[in-house]
Amino acid sequence: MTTYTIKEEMMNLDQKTLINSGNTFPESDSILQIKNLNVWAADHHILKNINLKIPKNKITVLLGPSGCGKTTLLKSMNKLTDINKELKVMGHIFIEKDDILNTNKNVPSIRQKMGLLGQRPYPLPMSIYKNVAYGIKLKGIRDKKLIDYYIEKHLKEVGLWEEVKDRLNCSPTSLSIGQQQRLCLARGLAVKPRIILADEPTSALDPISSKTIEELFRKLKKHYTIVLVTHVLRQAIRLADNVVFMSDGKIIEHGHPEKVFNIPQSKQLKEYMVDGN
Ligand SMILES: Nc1ncnc2c1ncn2[C@@H]1O[C@H](COP(=O)(O)OP(=O)(O)OP(=O)(O)O)[C@@H](O)[C@H]1O
Repeated sequence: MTTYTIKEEMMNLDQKTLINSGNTFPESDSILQIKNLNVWAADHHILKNINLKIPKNKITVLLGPSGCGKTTLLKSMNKLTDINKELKVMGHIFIEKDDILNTNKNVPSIRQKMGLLGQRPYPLPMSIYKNVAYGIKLKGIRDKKLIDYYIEKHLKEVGLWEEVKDRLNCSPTSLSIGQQQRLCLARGLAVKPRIILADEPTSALDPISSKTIEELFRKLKKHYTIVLVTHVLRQAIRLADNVVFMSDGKIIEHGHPEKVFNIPQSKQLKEYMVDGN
């Protein structure tokens, strides 16, 4: 695999700048809107008045030093913060006009709009076939032919079909970690989410599997909106259409990568970029 220096990545970004210059994200193109979001754990103020719009069919990268609140922000987007009873969450998160923090709609139907991909793959303890079928059945599909059709479709969507079509009844433990990660993504896509929330999805993968996931994200954004947490600056430069740089629970800078990375305004981002991460 070719490895690039940060300087080379930035030169690629300059090329992107030439192509993208003048682009903005119109208000109507945001799929998720966060207003005045605050999260506390006892007296620790984890997220401090977050206001953010996530543009549709783009890759938004949440970037920042360890402990700045990236994962908490991602978890807030699909109400996973509910699981941590010690967290107090206040504010508004609108998805398709529903304020998910202040709605009577049931949480599973909200979560189905957002597929979650974690740092490590967690396939269910059942066959490769049944892992994807599980997601399809959550949508109420029971017809065997239709299930087979969707299994092939979603495994092709994540580039796994050719690798597993002859061993669909095997356990996912027979797959590499990178393949398991793509299987989990296929299971998530089977639920037909609008948004993919990915929390450092390549951190446990080797460079080639990481590159496969990155290429997949570039293709998937045609049909899905992706929010990606990373603290790998190079990955952010390679993938982001929209960057959100956080520090100490706050959004410090956000916008087009060419603006954010080429002309960093804040001391925090300048230092972060020098550190090279
Ligand atoms: N359930 C919780 N209870 C108490 N503190 C929490 C809880 N969840 C997160 N925190 C704290 O909130 C801060 C932000 O954590 P978070 O995991 O969101 O950061 P992060 O930017 O994703 O970090 P990393 O890059 O290291 O994963 C940290 O100080 C963390 O210890």
